Amino acid sequence: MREEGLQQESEMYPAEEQMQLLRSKATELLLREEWKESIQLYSQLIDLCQDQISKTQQDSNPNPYHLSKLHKSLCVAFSNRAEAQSRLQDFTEALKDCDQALQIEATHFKTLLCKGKILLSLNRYSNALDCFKAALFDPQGNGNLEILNGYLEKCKKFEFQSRTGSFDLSDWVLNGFRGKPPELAEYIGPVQVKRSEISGRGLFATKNIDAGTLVLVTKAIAIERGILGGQDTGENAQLVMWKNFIDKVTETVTKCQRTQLLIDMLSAGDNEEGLEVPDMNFFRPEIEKNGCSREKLDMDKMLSILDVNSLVEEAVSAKVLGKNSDFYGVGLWILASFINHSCIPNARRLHVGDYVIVHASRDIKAGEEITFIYFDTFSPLDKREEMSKSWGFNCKCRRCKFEEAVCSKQELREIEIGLEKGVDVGGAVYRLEEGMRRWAMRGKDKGYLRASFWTAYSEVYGSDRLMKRWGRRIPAMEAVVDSVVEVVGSDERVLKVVVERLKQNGGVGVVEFERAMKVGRGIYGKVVKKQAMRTLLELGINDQSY
Ligand SMILES: C[S@@+](CC[C@H](N)C(=O)[O-])C[C@H]1O[C@@H](n2cnc3c(N)ncnc32)[C@H](O)[C@@H]1O
Repeated sequence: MREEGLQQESEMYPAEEQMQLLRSKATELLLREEWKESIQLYSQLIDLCQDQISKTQQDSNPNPYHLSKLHKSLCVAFSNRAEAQSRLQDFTEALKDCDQALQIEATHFKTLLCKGKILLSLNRYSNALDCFKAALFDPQGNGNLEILNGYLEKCKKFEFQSRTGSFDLSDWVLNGFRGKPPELAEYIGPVQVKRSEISGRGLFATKNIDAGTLVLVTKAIAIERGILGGQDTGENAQLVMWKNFIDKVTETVTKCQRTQLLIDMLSAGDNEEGLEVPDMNFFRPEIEKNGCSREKLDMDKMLSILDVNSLVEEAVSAKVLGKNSDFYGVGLWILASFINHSCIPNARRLHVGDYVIVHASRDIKAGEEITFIYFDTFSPLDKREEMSKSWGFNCKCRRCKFEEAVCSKQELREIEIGLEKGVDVGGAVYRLEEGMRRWAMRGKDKGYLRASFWTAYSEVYGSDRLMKRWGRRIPAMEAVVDSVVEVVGSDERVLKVVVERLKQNGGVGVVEFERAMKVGRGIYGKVVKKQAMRTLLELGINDQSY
């Protein structure tokens, strides 16, 4: 109503006055953060300006001063409409308006700042950097140099991170995780989505990747956190969280077509073999997508996609940095959704704020599939089969196949049943080691079984009493740790045993310290320097959840 009134009011005035009126009203709305309303008025102002420009250009002797004033008004109107559109997260329209404004005035400070901020939030760092650098040339920017320099620094840091994969969270860790978790750049390492022998598509290394090296860093499309463990501990809290999460994903999909296209690529659980293998450029934010419009994602399909691909922050396969409460989150991270499960994984995930960082938990060879665990694999085959079933698949990794073959051994079953019944764990570990010797098992196979019975091993290595009794009859802790880490990668529970032993020895021993650092790198990746890694190792050992 108010806009209609204004239009009628403005039509009574000559064009010049109408423009002045629209300009001041639109600016007022912009300052009041009434984005939608200001967009309407700026649209009217843009039409009027364009109309006046074409009329003036048709004059036989156009006044250059008048024409330049009109162009200036048009540039500012496009720029302000872009600002309002970006506040409503309509980045596509906002970028179009920025480009219109910049065609009129290539170094228009406000527009370059607005465009740079949009590109930064779309993770197009080098394009954003170009905008901020160009803005330095506009004398209008002098009063805003501090803001501009802030963006320039942030952009340079993100551009470097996304190009090199070098992330350093040491300061945050050493500061006791105070303040908000750091913002991180999107990073895609030497990986590629390809057809997988495990199921459907998977993520593969295109180069050799050392343990601890980052594979990818990506922000959640949506994440929902709730405090579980308070009064409302049951299913109710989980259901509310799940519903809120679905609402958040739906809202993001409605606002951003690129996100919809990305989600649409994910597996809904069935017929994975028939799914398309996306080109890696599809995931690179800096490569503009031609907005090919697909049909709206239907809700049933989206629910299945979320069911298959959502990750829980607190899963045993993950590590959450900086967590200081009982927060428990569920989220969707696109590229990480292409990673299949294996009980002999070579990667792990680390959660920092809304980001997931996936890194190699042991050395990965070029061409190898990258896998992490969906559920706890430090347990015997039958437990893993149950967990795999609840995920809707049947794991057929090398370790599962091997254990399937040996689980027919009566002795192995007896050891497992004995442990469940609470027999002497030292005796059970001794029997298992003896059995593996008699069955002439190779190194890797030994590592598989040791991982499956890790709870028993760690109890023995962690107890003076048991070590006195069994220590000389079972292999040294270090040999068992190395064989387990070699096949299933690093894990907190292994680290805990290693660090505890290191502490018992007064923290001395270069080899022991290096072993602890190696296992730590496998868990946390190369995101911190040595001093901060020591802090993480300390935190890990004090973690009561293991
Ligand atoms: C997050 S998706 C992984 C990517 C998926 N393969 C694709 O093509 O998009 C999870 C789904 O992959 C399949 N999957 C993952 N790990 C598997 C495994 N070890 N064995 C069999 N299927 C697996 C299951 O269908 C599971 O529901």
